[in-house]
Amino acid sequence: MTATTSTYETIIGLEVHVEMNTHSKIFCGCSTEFGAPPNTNVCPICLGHPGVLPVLNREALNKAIKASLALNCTINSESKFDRKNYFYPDSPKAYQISQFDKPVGEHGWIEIEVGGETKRIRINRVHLEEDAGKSSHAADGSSTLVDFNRVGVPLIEIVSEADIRTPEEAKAYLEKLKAIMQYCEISDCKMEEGSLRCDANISLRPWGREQFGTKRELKNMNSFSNVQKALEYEQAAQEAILAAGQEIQQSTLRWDDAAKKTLVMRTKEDAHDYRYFPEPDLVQLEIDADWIASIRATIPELPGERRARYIEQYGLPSYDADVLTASKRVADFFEATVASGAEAKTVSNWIMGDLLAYLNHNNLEIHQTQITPEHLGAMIKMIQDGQISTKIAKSVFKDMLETGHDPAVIVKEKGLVQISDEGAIAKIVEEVLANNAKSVEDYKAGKEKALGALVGQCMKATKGQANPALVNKLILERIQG
Ligand SMILES: Nc1ncnc2c1ncn2[C@@H]1O[C@H](COP(=O)(O)OP(=O)(O)OP(=O)(O)O)[C@@H](O)[C@H]1O
Ligand SMILES: [Mg+2]
Ligand SMILES: [Mg+2]
Repeated sequence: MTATTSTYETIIGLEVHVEMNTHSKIFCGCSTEFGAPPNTNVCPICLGHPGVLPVLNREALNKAIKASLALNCTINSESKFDRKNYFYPDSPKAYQISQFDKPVGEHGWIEIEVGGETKRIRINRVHLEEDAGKSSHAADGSSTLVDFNRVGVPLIEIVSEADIRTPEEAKAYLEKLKAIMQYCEISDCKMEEGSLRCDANISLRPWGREQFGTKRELKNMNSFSNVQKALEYEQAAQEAILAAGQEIQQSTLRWDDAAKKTLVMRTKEDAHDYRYFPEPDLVQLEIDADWIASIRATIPELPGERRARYIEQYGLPSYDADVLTASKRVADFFEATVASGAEAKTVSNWIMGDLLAYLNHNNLEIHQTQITPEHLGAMIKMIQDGQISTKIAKSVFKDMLETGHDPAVIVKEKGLVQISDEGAIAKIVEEVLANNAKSVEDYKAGKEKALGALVGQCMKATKGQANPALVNKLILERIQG
């Protein structure tokens, strides 16, 4: 748990930058491909040469509208671009084309689930802007290299209201945001590739006070868990400053992942220092109701709706529904498996248990494995029909993930078929009982646990292939009979 401090209430607002998955950049035709050799996806427009003119990529605008709608925002019928002026080597024009007072979307919200409760977090705005380049600093500090491939990749910035109250809620908010973006095919939201970045603003205030305290902004977190950790660290740090009778300075801090702490980068200049002014090279956008309706029609069932449907339609616990719908691919896989005839909760257990554990451990996504919904459905049926034990199924499952083979083929090739022949099992039971007289006595004397030991011995003797229910039955018949 990440309970807030006792003396102060924690206030958090997140700024999230999402790189959209358009093929070309926002104001020129250069490719947005990730991982190309440095400075190859560039042209005079994104490099800001004199005399060139930007032209808006309609697909980027459409995706920004789609994202805004999915976040329950109102779409501004008039929207415009502004120049945000700052000098930094990663910005060849020395300004960023962004949106200041007329963003694409405003006044939205999303719902998060934390500790079994649903909470609404308001979204202040969603605006379109271009990404900056990427600087790489030499470890010894002697030089910095700049790659402009990322300059002009379309971004949306999603700014939350300061409605988040704990680091745990911040993580839940990010997970929900990522799921919504993935469902809408706006972005893959890979934090490690920088396609989702989060700046976390945090302040403390005495319980009961309405006015917010001075905030500090945290940057450089490379995973959702690290956002949570950085906020937990910062929460404690601010409390210590306040407890010592000192004031919080408005500032920007960097999360140092190796040291697991935040370090002050700079005391923050005011937003007005950017001297925003309207971008003279781009026309004002007019987005009418028909346009908005045509984009709204492309929004699929969103994670929150799907979650509710899973509880209703499949009778799943809300926890299962939450976990399954966090990724659209996983949710689609779940539904396809159920559609193949398997029972929903059993499918959910396999996905939440063995499947997600495997994906997390190998840092893979489901489509990067070989398993198909039909094969999982067939494997579950084999367990129900007594052809394989649950224990054997675990190894079959792993095999299916890695080879994509039919479970029946795996079972046959590896000789894993469950032994359900009474005669064969009876023989093994006789042997085990003869060799474990002590356990038999124990059981007769009332030690129920001894039965488990005897069943275990029989399973061991058959390398897990004996039908456990049958083993149980035969042992009891012999001991009691
Ligand atoms: N006192 C506060 N404590 C915690 N969060 C706050 C506080 N005041 C504002 N916030 C949050 O800080 C964020 C401010 O983001 P916004 O993009 O509006 O401004 P900015 O950080 O000044 O601009 P920039 O995009 O240039 O970094 C919002 O998410 C807002 O909810
Ligand atoms: Mg911002
Ligand atoms: Mg900011």
